[in-house]
Amino acid sequence: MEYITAGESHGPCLTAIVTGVPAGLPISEEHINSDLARRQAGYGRGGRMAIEKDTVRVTSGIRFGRTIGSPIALEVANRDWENWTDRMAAFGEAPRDLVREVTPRPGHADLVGALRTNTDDCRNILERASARETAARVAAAGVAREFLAALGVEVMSYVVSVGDAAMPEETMADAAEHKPLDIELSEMRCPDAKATIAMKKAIDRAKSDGESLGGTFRIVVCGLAPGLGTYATGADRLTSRLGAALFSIPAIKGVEFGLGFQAAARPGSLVHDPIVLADGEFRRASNNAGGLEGGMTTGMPLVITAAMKPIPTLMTPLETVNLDTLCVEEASKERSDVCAVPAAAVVAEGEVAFALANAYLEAFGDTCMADIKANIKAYKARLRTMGR
Ligand SMILES: Cc1cc2nc3c(=O)[nH]c(=O)nc-3n(C[C@H](O)[C@H](O)[C@H](O)COP(=O)(O)O)c2cc1C
Ligand SMILES: C=C(O[C@@H]1CC(C(=O)O)=C[C@@H](OP(=O)(O)O)[C@H]1O)C(=O)O
Repeated sequence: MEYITAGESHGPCLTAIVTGVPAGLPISEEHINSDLARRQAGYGRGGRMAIEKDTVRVTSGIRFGRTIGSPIALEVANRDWENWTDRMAAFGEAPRDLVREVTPRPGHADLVGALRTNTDDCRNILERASARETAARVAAAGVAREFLAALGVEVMSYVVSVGDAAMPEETMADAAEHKPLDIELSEMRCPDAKATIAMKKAIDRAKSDGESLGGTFRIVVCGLAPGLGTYATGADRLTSRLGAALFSIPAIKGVEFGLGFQAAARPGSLVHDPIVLADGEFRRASNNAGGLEGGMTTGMPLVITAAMKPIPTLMTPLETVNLDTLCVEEASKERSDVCAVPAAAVVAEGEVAFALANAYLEAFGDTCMADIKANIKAYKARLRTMGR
């Protein structure tokens, strides 16, 4: 299953095309719209979110609520487009009074993108580098999420820290215990009430200081079959594929599986998860590995923590160099989020869902849901015989 997106932040719409989707998969428009709404929410978002109300329009690949095995095309409209029709027109002359973006923001794609593509207007870069594109990804990932849900796999996320405000340390077992609803009810998408207050305060402080914040979030996936992915080729290890999926999200700068960096400071006996046999199933006494061993799922919950850097656009800007005058100036300041960690977590759920959906498709077939489900049933039955 693959997706591609197109669309600029202030163009008419974002488009996603998903290919390789098996036939017979139920898709709910409400589920996709609910993910789109979750991505828009979260304390710290900027003025743009008051303009947009993302919903999906499906123009191919789904009939009467089920996939038919053809490419699925999805669209999310940009409501802000009506304010940009002159500045973002596909054809015709640029307006005489067009203001070019010539003061690139450190930390955004502006400068390097302008150098790479030989433009003197960073808008050509920032329109696509903008994380507005992640709305299309979340719509596309809705298909992968429905696929996993049909197989009893649930993907969720929550915010662990914002700036230096953090939830108390958790074990990987605790991490899998959070309830999605509790998380969605919190404006920070954090299950810890005290930490939520501290995070919101940190965001308020950053906003009044003209600053921005990043943070960390955790993805938890339950219901996975063991043995997804492979140990055989480096690029196909599920660990590599999940890492690449998460690093594809703008502003993600770190990814940890299970204990992650903490494992490096512990002796082996305090890291590796003892193997136990319970009710004819191979299980683990703990889950420090976060559900991955040898590039494959262990069958325990997948637990991944990712770090997001602070938002690059600052209302008290850093220095930059004006591309016209080559003089030192303040970087552009435009409408912006102060913190988008809760939103990034929802995008990450989608990226993880895609990587996992592909691991299922390659292990169990990719043409229709009935065959895939039958193959999984046979696989699970075989695993049970190995545990007897
Ligand atoms: C959901 C989300 C929202 C974001 N919102 C903003 C924003 O409002 N302003 C901004 O400057 N950067 C924002 N970013 C971060 C930039 O998109 C990102 O830093 C930029 O594309 C450069 O990519 P890099 O950080 O991977 O180098 C956001 C990122 C995400 C994931
Ligand atoms: C539009 C979204 O995020 C945008 C990501 C973004 C950036 O530079 O990455 C800049 C802001 O856009 P604008 O310049 O229009 O205010 C954010 O609002 C979104 O997430 O839907």
